[in-house]
Amino acid sequence: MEEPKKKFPLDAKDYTIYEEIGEGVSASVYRALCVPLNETVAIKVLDLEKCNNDLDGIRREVQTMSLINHPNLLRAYCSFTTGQSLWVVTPYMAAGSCLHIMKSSFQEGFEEPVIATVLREVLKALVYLHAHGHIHRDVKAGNILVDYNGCIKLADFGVSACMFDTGDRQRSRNTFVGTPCWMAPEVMQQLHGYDFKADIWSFGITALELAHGHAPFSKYPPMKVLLMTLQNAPPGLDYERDKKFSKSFKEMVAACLVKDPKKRPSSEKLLKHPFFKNARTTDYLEQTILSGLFPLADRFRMLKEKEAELLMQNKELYGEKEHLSQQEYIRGISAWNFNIEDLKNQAAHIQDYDEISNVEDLDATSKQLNRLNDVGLPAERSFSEVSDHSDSGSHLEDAINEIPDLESSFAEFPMKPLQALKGCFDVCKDDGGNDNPSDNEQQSAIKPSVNDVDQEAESNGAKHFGQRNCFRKPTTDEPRKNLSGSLVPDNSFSSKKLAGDVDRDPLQSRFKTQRNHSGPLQFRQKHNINSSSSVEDVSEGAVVQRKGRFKVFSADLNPKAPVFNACGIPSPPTSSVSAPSVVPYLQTILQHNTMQREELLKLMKFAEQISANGMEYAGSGVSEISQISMSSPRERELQSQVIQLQQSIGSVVEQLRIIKTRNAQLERNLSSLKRADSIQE
Ligand SMILES: Nc1ncnc2c1ncn2[C@@H]1O[C@H](COP(=O)(O)OP(=O)(O)OP(=O)(O)O)[C@@H](O)[C@H]1O
Repeated sequence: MEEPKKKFPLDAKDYTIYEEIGEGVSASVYRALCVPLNETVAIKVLDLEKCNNDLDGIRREVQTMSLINHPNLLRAYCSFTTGQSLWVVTPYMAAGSCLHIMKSSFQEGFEEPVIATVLREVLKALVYLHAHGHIHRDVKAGNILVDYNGCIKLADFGVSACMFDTGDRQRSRNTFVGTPCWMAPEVMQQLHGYDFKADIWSFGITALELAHGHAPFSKYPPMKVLLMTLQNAPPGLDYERDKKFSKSFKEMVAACLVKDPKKRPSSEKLLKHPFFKNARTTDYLEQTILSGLFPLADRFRMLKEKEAELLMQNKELYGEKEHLSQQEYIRGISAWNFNIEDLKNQAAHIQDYDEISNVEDLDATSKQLNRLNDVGLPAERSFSEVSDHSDSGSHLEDAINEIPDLESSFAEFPMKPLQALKGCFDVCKDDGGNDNPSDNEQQSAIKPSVNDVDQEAESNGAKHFGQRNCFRKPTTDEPRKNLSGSLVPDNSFSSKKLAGDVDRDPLQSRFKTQRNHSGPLQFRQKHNINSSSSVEDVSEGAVVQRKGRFKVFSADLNPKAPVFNACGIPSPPTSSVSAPSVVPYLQTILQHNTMQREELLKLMKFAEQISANGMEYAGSGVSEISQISMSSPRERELQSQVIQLQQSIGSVVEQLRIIKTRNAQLERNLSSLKRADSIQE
């Protein structure tokens, strides 16, 4: 059904601005009243000074937005400039975005019929857009808006695409979650361009977001997300973890999340997928996910407070320097434009969760991870703090230098996406860390002034927190000021204020997990290990011997293959050597070599963690440890463990050296045998 065509005034004076209901990278969104039409609207306020685009370019985009005519797309009623801001007037979607609904009440995601219902509406919008030659480019739960009656509209078309290519976005305040999680691999790579199939990928990611309460990889910094999207198998619904979801849902997601865009279905085809037979009418959403929600502005304010609280906690725990990177992390960097320097900085913090390669390691660190996660620190950052010690002994450093660095594969890999991103996204030179003082100025610059009505609303705010069901159809003869508080000054989100604000306590307990960290790191890693094992199983043949994580396959059962000695190191061949017989021998040695390296890394990591305690007493030298008088038996025990570990590391390094020498010798033998063979032939 078409929305009624009314003539909305183009003068700011004709609008009464109420409270803030949303915040994006480049804009703040307010509930407002269009006075002459007596209609509640949403106004998105973009600060043009923050955008390098010319005004005409932005205007053109907004015009496109106003030409959109589909019930599932948020169209612009009108737009105009006032001062340095552009105001885009749109229908007010009383329940806010699906992301906000999940953050407040469905942290673990929605039930399948809800997901099917929401996604079918979104897909209808995409069919319309694609048929008209548009790519949305920013499909995600944060852009799926829900009205008081369950009506769904996809937002952020046009303006987002335009605005996202402009500068200074990273300096603006950001939404709670915003990483390249939704971005299709071909968009990241920018090798052959991309088309509307990029929206299908984002749609698949959004389906997972609605199912779990967060997008896959959402806890990782943007650079890591890029790497994981490009390197890993596509994410999907897991057979074990997602038992509650139907086969058709899993298949639908899998169809969208195919790396090759050509193999993804079109939006039109996808709409015919059996999964969407589960979809209900939108009033089903009103009964299921909307009943009992707090007013949008209250939810928005509470989420902001929670975000500020989280940042504050981390600041207290980790100090100013760490706090800044945490702040960047928690705020995230939005999907379609991110700053290369930001990414590099974040990449510098990523180091070791890929190295945690077996269950024992995970167990050893899980306590520390859990402890840190309790205060909301992202898991991978927590781990790097746990393991980031630089005081290995010199012989160990030598050994490390010889071992192919696991990080190097990571360090090399980003070059391609980074270069690609430089071409595609905004690259800002200024990456000054702190935005706090200027943010306030910027914020006040773009915010419309708060009128008297809002101040009154603020004073009423607390008592209206108790109103649970806010989704009656908005009446047009009164502003909805009494449903929610007013604009909250930026500096009001302090932990101090929270502590003193007794009225909010019961509400805040509902938001305990608003930064959703479900889908724990430990699980994923264990899972990955399993899945990588299964890949090996199919590709390499039957396993006949296990060495920890390592496996010897049936191909190794060659009479001429090496025999393992007591230490698990292959003994040299005793009979005459021929080129073909040496090959499996070499393979086995190489395998062992790898295994030893992994063991060595594990041991070193473990030793570093333990010695971190000891270093408080012993400074940097392990040899000094024994000279320090330890106050408790536990400390003494730990110190002796450290020493033992250092000794075993020393012997492992020695073994490694021997194997390497032997390896080199064998390689030389092999090449001379090959030469001899070819001469004979
Ligand atoms: N018409 C509306 N009615 C209700 N809420 C809205 C409306 N428009 C936007 N919002 C809220 O404001 C938030 C930010 O708006 P929007 O996505 O348009 O800004 P943005 O700068 O483009 O953000 P981002 O870059 O994060 O996508 C939305 O996620 C939503 O919660």
